[in-house]
Amino acid sequence: MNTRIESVQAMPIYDSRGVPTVRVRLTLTDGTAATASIPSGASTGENEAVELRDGDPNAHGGQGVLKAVRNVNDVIAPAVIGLEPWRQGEIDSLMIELDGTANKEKLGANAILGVSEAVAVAAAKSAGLPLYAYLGGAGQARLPIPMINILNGGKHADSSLDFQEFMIMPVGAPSFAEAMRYATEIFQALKSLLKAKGHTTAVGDEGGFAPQLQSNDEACDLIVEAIAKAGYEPGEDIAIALDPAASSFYENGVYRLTRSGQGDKTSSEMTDLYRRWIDKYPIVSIEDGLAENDWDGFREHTAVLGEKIQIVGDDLLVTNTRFIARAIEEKSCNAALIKLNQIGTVTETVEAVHLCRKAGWSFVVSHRSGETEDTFMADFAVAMGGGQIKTGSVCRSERMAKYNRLLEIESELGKAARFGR
Ligand SMILES: C=C(OP(=O)(O)O)C(=O)O
Ligand SMILES: [Mg+2]
Repeated sequence: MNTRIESVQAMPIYDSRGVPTVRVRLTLTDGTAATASIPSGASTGENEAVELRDGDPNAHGGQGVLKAVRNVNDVIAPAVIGLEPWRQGEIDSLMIELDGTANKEKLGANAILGVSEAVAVAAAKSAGLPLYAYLGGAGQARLPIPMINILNGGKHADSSLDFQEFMIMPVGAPSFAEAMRYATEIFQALKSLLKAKGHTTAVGDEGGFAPQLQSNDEACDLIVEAIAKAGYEPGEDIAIALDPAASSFYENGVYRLTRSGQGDKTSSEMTDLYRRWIDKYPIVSIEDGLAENDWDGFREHTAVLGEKIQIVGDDLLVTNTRFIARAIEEKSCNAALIKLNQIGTVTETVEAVHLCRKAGWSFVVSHRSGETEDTFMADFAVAMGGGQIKTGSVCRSERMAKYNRLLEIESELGKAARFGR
């Protein structure tokens, strides 16, 4: 128990879009070494903790992270060196105090989370525990059903799709390994369908295909066709989950479905479109179906759809207990997307998960569109035990790193492995 943090050092690395991001390396006095690499979003919520960049933080791409790296090396490291690594809550509180702002804009959520995760990884290693066991304690471990992204649009691809993510969920699979088999077979079936129909099989930022289709509806039609082509039953074996990321096409109070040519819609008309889709397609979850500031719209949206499907808040909630509490009170959603870098410490992310549980909400642990090979979030998802993860497609290694880590955890747990919601 006398092990202490010995060194903390950050460096710039590159994410899956070739944009600089932060990696932190931390060592303990017992010789343990750990690293954490921080991802980066493109369709970011305006209330997210600040990802500190050297240039304009709103200009995505090409902006350095040297300020965040310096903040780790010059400000955070001297404050945490000498502390015991298992004191996660105290270390996270200390960094929040050092920053002193409501949204971590001084030191940067990328700097703070890098240290927060590296501390947890080191503490787990030093204790001789797998990360998921260290983070989750006794009895919670549960392998998640993956939401696997197979068609990309919005800010993640210049396809014809207004909606950012069309995902499949192997809800009928008996294990995580089987879920991956179902999903990869459907991904290959979709690829051959797209080819046969003369579409490109190029992929977007999260590895889903990015074709030029006639409409957003055609995307759902193609997915249902691919599920059947691979030999699965739509709705039974495989369901559909959507992340329209509607903040990205909301302008002056109107939802503009310009790419697909489906015109302008009010929030009620968007909810009505989803209602018709739910009747037509096996959709079980919609994330950010409306925009982040459309709180009134979300109340109606959840009143109309929330009995039938999971309504997930991402940009609306930004993994922040303040917004989650408001949404619980106003019945704006019935689930939260959980992204560690939206809030910026491991402790605050766990608090967001606890609040969801207390309200009887479900939650989905999520990657970002700009990712690294880091697999922290896979262990985190198992530890939190919510039974759902969203980490992209099955053809890009920064996404596969998470899926492959989950396969490893399932095999390590053997008969003790629990799977799904
Ligand atoms: C993963 C997402 O995208 P990004 O990381 O670009 O916010 C999302 O919107 O859920
Ligand atoms: Mg989202």
